[in-house]
Amino acid sequence: MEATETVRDRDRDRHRSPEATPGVICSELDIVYTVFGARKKATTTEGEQPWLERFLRQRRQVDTGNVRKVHAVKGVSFVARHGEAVGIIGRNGSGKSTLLRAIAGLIPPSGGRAWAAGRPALLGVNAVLLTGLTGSRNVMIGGLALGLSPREVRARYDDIVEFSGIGDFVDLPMSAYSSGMGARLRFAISTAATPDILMIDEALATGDAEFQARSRERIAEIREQAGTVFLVSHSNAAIRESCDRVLWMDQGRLIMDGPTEDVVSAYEASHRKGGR
Ligand SMILES: Nc1ncnc2c1ncn2[C@@H]1O[C@H](COP(=O)(O)OP(=O)(O)OP(=O)(O)O)[C@@H](O)[C@H]1O
Repeated sequence: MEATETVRDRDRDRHRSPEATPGVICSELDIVYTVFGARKKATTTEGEQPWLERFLRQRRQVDTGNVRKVHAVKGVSFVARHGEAVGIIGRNGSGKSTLLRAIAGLIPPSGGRAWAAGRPALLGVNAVLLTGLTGSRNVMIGGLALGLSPREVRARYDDIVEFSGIGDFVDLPMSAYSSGMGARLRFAISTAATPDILMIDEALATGDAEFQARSRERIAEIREQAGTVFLVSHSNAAIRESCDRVLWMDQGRLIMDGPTEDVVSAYEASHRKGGR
């Protein structure tokens, strides 16, 4: 037992060392959202179709300059290596989810670059599976989206459903699930393929204590297989438990990047001072 742990520790240290292969590289990454403001009351022509109305309203907003830019991520640079579990913390609206979505390739950079080795699996409690379809159909869709073949999804189907713990609910539409059940199924689907890069957005805070413990075990397994894990959470306890490095985002900027305890303590101290 002790020998196994020593080997495992050594392996993990190798992954974390500066020589370990990078899993994700962000270089001067900028993300700017364009928002069509709705402050000006649109003048609509009576009898317009809703889609036409929407189209004309957007045209008017662009024409009148009623468009806002939100600079959500500003010049963020870091390298995350295989085997690292990286926490991302920061107050509401600081750009954490946007950063993950950009790394997952879901939002094009407005400036700089985000590069990921392998296919990132983004797991967010808001990730959109098709809630009108049954859990069972969503297992298939999610598995295919992760790059598994239909045969591979079928081979893993029972494990996914068992891990999710949703039982017979798998035959009901996801719209009938509690938010915890939905989050558990998403976690089970997203981790079914042992992704190279696993990104978890607040999911751990959602399940019950038993599911959280199983999720942590699964994260540890993925790390041991040299994947890179990102965890966005407002739970400092979850970050402390699962991560060995933390990025602190504030107003779109990366203001601190270092060992978990250093960064989380500094973040907590900033709250005490009533700061960021
Ligand atoms: N789709 C979008 N369109 C326009 N602006 C957006 C969009 N998504 C996020 N934003 C804005 O980008 C900024 C960063 O948002 P983001 O969701 O990344 O922050 P966060 O740190 O994950 O917040 P939270 O902790 O509340 O989840 C915020 O100002 C937000 O209003």
